[in-house]
Amino acid sequence: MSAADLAGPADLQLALQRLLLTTEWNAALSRALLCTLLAWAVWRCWKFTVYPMLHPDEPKELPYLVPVLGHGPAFFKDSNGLLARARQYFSGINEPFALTVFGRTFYVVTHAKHSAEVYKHTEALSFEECIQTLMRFNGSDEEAIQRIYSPAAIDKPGFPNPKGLSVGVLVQLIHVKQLHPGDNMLSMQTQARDWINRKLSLDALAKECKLSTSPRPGRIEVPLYEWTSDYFVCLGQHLYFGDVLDRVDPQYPDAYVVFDELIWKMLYQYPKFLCRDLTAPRDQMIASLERYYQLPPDQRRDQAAWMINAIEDEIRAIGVDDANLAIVVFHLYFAINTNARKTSFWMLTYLLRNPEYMAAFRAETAPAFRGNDLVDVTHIHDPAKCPTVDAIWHETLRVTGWAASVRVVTRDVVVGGKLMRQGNRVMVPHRLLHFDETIFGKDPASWNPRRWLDTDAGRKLPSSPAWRPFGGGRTKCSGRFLAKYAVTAFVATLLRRFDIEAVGNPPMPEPDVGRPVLGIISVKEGYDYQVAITERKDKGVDV
Ligand code: HEM
Repeated sequence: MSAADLAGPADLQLALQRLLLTTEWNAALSRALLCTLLAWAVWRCWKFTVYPMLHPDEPKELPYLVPVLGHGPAFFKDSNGLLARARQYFSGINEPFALTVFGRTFYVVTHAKHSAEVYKHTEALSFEECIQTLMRFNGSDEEAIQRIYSPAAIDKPGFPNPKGLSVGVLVQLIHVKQLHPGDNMLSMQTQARDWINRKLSLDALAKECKLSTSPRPGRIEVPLYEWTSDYFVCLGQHLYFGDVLDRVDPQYPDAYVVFDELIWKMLYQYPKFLCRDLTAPRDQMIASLERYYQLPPDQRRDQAAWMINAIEDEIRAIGVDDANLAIVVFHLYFAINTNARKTSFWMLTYLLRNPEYMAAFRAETAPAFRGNDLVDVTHIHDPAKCPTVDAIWHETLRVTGWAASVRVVTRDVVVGGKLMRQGNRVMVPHRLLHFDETIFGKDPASWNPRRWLDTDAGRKLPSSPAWRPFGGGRTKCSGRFLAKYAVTAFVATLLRRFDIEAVGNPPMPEPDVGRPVLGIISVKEGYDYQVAITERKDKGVDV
């Protein structure tokens, strides 16, 4: 008998055993798969068929396949794309719907009428809860948050508080007193005007702007997005802190721009170890603000805006320390700075591609100047005197406003006829409202200021509930007047003094649609472009 003959039955036995084992495995695997499939089918049937039938009063949910993920991946990739698809899916029903993102439920409100209801329910739909979430993310301690958001005494000294509101809510009212039309706002406008007059010259650009190059005398080139970012952050910082914060930390505006481009990680609440690139500049800025508040008052307060001092007084009076005060004020820093820098970029980008509007902008704003200096702070702001500028402002915000108002549901509430459950979030995506053809007319994706000018309906659009670049209700952006003034005054002065053109033939910059923002969309990396700025040759219309 050969060795092969001897091995034969043993091999056969082994092979049989393996086959058996494999068959058992396969059977077990098939059973597991079948059970999973069955469980999945039951879950899906319950979630998207039975539950909605039992609870017709709740918003219908956009179906998804994987329970833990929900629409998470699609939301992260392009939230506005997902929302547009969802609206299309529910197009027949004209009511709020629900989306699940990594286990968290958002109720999405896409109709202007229902969005007005969201802004009215200030108690049940809380903005303050959202701010507190940001404060925690940025390092505020619980005790400080409790102090800031507990009702304060009616008869306390300082900012009047007849309704016994919390200091957190008083901060919103202090903003309004500083930033709504009135003496405080006028003094800020004048300060902004003087700063722009001083800082917008070829000399100042060559000396102070590290981004500028000068290929020949009388011509400066800058990357537009980086430049408007740097310029507006420095302006915002100057309006709030004078030159003092700059002396404490000369790198503050640079750190801010790095932080601001990554702000989506904060909005998505990234775990710390995944967002060191965001937390490093943030920690630097908060530490610098703390050092600012440790300076003796006589070395900083007379240069600061009224509001910055008033907020400091309120926060200190309730026993909050410098570190937590710095975090509160850090949030005010990004409120003033995150959007104006981007709006000026997009506005100039559209004007460069639409020379007829650039000419109209120059002509309408000319009476605000004496020589090359901006003197009149009211003219540019006035829609009756500058209707095209006004329409350009509205249209630029309409197409680039990419934010959503988000509120936490603090108790069950009905919006748009649907019950919204405590603990979930409500979202009003501004972009979907702004791209509603039935309100803003044909071809909503194109930049066309005439839609605000040509018809009666168009001229009424600024008061439409579908027009929401600044959110709405009690927390509607208090900086909207200053934002319009600063952006249009900057563009007007630039156009008054200089010719500006794109270098080469850059493509239309693409918006960075995948990343959420607090207002205006960012530019996709790699789409910034150079512009050349030269002394103006043709002063025909305005001398
Ligand atoms: C084009 C520029 C701007 C846009 C598009 C914009 C947009 C917004 C949006 C969408 C909100 C949230 C409102 C809500 O959800 O109800 C907001 C809030 C706010 N914005 Fe603006 N903003 C701009 C400029 C500014 C400026 C220049 C300042 C300050 C000078 C500012 C200060 C604030 C403040 C303080 C809040 C919070 C309101 C509160 O707590 O009551 N914003 N802004």
